[in-house]
Amino acid sequence: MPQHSPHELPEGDPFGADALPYGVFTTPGAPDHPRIGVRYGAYVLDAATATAERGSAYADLLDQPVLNPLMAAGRPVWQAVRAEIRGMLDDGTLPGGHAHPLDEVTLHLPFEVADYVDFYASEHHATNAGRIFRPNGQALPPNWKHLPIGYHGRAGTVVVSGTDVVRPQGQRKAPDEELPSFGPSRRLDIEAEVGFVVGTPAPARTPVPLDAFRDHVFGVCLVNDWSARDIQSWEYVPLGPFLGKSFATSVSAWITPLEAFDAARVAPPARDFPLLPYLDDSSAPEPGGIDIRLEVRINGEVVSRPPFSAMYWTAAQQLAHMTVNGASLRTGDFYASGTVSGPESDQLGCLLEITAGKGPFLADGDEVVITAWAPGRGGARIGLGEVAGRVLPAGGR
Ligand SMILES: O=C(O)/C=C/C(=O)CC(=O)CC(=O)O
Ligand SMILES: [Ca+2]
Ligand SMILES: [Mg+2]
Repeated sequence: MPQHSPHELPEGDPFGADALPYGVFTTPGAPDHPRIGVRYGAYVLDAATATAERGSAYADLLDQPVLNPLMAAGRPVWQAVRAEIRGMLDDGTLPGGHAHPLDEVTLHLPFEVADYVDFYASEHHATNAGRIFRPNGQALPPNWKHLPIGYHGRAGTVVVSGTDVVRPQGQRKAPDEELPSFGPSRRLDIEAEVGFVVGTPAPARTPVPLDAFRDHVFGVCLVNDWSARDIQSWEYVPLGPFLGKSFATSVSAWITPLEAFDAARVAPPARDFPLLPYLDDSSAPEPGGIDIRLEVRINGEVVSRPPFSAMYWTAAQQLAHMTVNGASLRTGDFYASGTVSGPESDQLGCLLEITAGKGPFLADGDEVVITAWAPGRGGARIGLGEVAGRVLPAGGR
């Protein structure tokens, strides 16, 4: 049981009134009634019942098993709902009985995933991975600094934090083996990433310009893009990642509104080439980077602290690129940044890089937990929660 009441936030708690991430939860008393909650300290505020009791116009949007209807309602509604919830916390008018201790609820996948795209936006990661996968080639491909490279992932296997991940099976062929064999992956890895969840859709042939990013992106989450390196390295030429990554992608249970990161905006790294106009953010009114500090733990031990501020490509550029060909955007579209790695040896976002391609990779039973926070106003922290998962042995159910 948390020690404090919902109104007394402990000093320095990263889930204060400037964070207020959304999730979907159930209580043991009502397991068939998933609904939207907002994290505050070590509590989940029942946004559905609290707003209903106040006769709020948004109560129906919040009494939903997924965030998608709220996400589709658009930015003015996102702002109004956030203001209403902050108001309840600020003036102490949160109706009683609507806060549940976090450890007494079950958290669910918070949104229905439409399409899922994974980018490759860290220059450090792309360089390191390039050297390991393609030792005889160029570390960075020639297009890398001209467009944010990505691939379409598998939306149906996105799972919420806490879901066990069964070791995938597939074709593997090490460079020194003549023929492929079938079996459990021997090089199962993690990728620490930051994800962006689309709220407002866009029709076909209406590319989303850089300055419309805030109108479309509802919020931010943590991602672990589990990767079977042996399956991946054999299958990926020439069409890119496929079964080596599609077995599971874990996301945090909390989606933090984009606006919570206003105090964490930072300039992205200097660009080495002038960018085509649809990607050129050199005169953008606000810096496109976000200072999110990740921490990766395996079995409780910190193995890395990757800095999201070091990413070459921004989330706004990724969205602009994803729609520039005329592709439409749907509520629930979800895109991940790509592995977050920084320049230092303790800032690498996957075991492939941490172990220079040699391993060890994940063992059965290993538990991976990725957490993160960003600077908020006045020295406060904005918590992103965690994305956690345990590796189970390959095989049947
Ligand atoms: O360099 C490669 O061939 C592959 C790299 C990755 O596996 C990374 C990927 O999924 C994109 C990313 O997370 O940055
Ligand atoms: Ca990835
Ligand atoms: Mg994945």
